[in-house]
Amino acid sequence: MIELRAVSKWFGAFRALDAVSLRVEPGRLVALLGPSGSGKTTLLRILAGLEAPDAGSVWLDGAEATHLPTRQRGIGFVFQHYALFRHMSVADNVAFGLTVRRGRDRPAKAEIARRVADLLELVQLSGLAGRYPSQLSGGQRQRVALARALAVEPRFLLLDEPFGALDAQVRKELRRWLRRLHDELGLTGVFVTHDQEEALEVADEVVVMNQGRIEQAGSPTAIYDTPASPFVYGFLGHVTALPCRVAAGRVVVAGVALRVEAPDGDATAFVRPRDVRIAPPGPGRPAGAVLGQIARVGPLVRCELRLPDGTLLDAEAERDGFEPLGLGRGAAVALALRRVHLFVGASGPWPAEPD
Ligand SMILES: Nc1ncnc2c1ncn2[C@@H]1O[C@H](COP(=O)(O)OP(=O)(O)OP(=O)(O)O)[C@@H](O)[C@H]1O
Repeated sequence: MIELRAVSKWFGAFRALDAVSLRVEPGRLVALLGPSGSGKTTLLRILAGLEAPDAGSVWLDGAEATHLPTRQRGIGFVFQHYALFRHMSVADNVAFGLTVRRGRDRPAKAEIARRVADLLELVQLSGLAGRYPSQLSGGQRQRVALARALAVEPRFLLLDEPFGALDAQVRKELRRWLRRLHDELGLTGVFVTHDQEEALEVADEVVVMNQGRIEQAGSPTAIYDTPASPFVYGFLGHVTALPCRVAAGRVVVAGVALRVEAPDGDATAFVRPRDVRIAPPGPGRPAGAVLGQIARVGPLVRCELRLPDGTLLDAEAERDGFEPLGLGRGAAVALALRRVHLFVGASGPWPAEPD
């Protein structure tokens, strides 16, 4: 188990971490998600023992590890720019952590060779043991880096934007592969990302960070379905924030009347494109917006809707459902909202439903 208790870290007058507490249960894979500068890397470096906290403590499997040197923590890590040794073959890179061991800790040559072969098979690079890093693709290099981190049989795996520098397709493949690998090995892991899709897809638990604090921690579905703050909503992306006003349990969002059990006051409604339904106006379905740009992306249609006050609202629909409506740019449309969350000041999220 990995645990941080009220960890703070200052760089001069700047507080990079503010009393962060976090618990990663054995065998779980946790994603630290947040914008640049939110403290993710600092947190990971403190876990790895590369940085010491100014306050608070680090616990590994129930024992305090705050001041334990990195090599005694049972940790393997892969950093985005943690380059491989260029003058060493793939096999030698993977073997590195074992060959530098001293005395009785160092396995016999044959044992090292066997372990390297096993690891290369695990990361699906068996045929490339004799190559040099310059002869590998970016994705292959990251897998070698991972094999190297695993060579010392760590209990914990820390990954800092492991796939950050790779193109979208390779990233997708590698993150699925990482998930499978993690399950096979039963490690406890933490990885840093600023890619919300990566976090939601790969992790058992997502920890959203903002300005050195944890904004929300929970399962990917909990984070996605009930973002705890406007920040989390905004950070997960693809959302329109609309100012509105709650009065006596009622609120009008994008011209649509909703019921909500929130206190009265000025509020912000968060509406995801998938939760906006559009249809041609008709009886009981007054026109509420005008269609702006329409983009067809594979099976989906993304549209921009202009509300009467000039505000833009994004909507997304299946093309199969949208095309038969015969709606084009400039058409007046009726709106319905499926799911909306409100924040009244800092209070929320308040689910709002059609009245
Ligand atoms: N050694 C340092 N000296 C001074 N400031 C630092 C140092 N390391 C980090 N910081 C600052 O602490 C803050 C948090 O940095 P950190 O690298 O943890 O953020 P991050 O969330 O990992 O960001 P990114 O996604 O850009 O890597 C940043 O504002 C950074 O500039």
